[in-house]
Amino acid sequence: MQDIRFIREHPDTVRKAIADKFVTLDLDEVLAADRAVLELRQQVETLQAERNANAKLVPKASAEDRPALIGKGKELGVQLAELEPQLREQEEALRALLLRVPNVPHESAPVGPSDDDNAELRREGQLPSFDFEPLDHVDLLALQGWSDPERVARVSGSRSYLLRGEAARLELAILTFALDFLAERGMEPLSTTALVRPETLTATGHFPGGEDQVYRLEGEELMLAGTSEVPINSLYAGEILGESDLPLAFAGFSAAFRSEAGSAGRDVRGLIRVHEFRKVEQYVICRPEDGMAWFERILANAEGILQALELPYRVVQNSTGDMGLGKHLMMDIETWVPSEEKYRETHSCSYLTDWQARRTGLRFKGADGKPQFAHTLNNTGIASPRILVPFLENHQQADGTVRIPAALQPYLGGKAVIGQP
Ligand SMILES: Nc1ncnc2c1ncn2[C@@H]1O[C@H](COS(=O)(=O)NC(=O)[C@@H](N)CO)[C@@H](O)[C@H]1O
Repeated sequence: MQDIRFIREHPDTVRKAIADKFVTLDLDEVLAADRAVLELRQQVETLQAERNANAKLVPKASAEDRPALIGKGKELGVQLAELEPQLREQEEALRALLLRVPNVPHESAPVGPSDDDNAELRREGQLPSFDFEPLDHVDLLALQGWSDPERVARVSGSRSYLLRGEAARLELAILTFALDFLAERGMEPLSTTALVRPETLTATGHFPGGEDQVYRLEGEELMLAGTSEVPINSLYAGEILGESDLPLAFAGFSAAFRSEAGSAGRDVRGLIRVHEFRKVEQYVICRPEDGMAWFERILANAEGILQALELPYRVVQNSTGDMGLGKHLMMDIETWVPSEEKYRETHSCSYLTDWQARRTGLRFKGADGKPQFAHTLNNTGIASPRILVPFLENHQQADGTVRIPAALQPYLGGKAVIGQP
């Protein structure tokens, strides 16, 4: 959410952000709602001052003057009783509009409506060259008896998954490795819930707009978050932290749930796009001046994990139309999937300046002692089972076994290979 004072002082900058992010929002409507609130608030405050001043006169007034003063106080009270609800209504209308005002994109973001306009920044790692006919991850899992798609579909329907045997251990090994990798780099491990209250999804910016992506529990106000960014972002909601409490940097592990509404027909085969997955999430609350350095750091962390897993990838910068409402700067990491001969998104790194913090009420006391909004960032550490797609396909061997990179071997009992030849 933007600061209303910023919108008043820089309407053209905000108008450009609305246009560049292809957001449907009339900034004039926001500015009109703001003026309506200011006028009403002025009236209410004047009446309140009058009523307070009048109330002070009553005890000192003569017997003959008192009735008139008491009558005036009642009259002022009637006017306030009418205006105060109107003011609250106007303030709610303004807040609903402000929640839809986009963050200003970084000047380096490619301007365009979709991910087709994302810019490739660099590629890392050697693409595999197989001297045998490689399998895709679905066939590899089936070959090794590591999956059971028919049975799990009977239990959970489409976009479900189940890993058996060494593949189940591989998933936990990769998740634990990622958590350790981040903990060794100063991120506090968290094992978090996915059950959240609706306001936490408004706080991150998933709502309004992303309601159809979220599973709700019938008869409960609780919902299932699609990323531990949601519970972690609201952990400190409403608090005023000390400057020395920052940065708060977390490696949050949780299940993640997504309806994938609107993705019908996309990635229906295999592990790329499922309704429930597990993710280790990097989440940072920092001082404004530290934001860009943290963006580089959490991006480098994710690259370090992929390099340790010996997976080839590329880094792209998201376009203004692809980055979404709250992002100031966003880069995706896409990892090579041999069976598709394409890079597929496995990580998404975002810097939201104070846009999320303002919605969440994340503040800290700066050197001047005045509360100010913190800045927030997030990036994927690792998300499974999606990462298993490039992992299994890139590391498959001619005999159908899968090579385990050295960094991961300690997490799999020292094995350098899994699967039966
Ligand atoms: N339906 C899904 N199935 C499997 N993996 C998914 C699914 N949706 C997202 N992911 C994985 O989760 C990663 C992060 O998802 S994201 O929406 O792009 N970004 C976030 O959730 C941010 N909080 C950063 O992690 C994706 O890059 C992908 O690797």
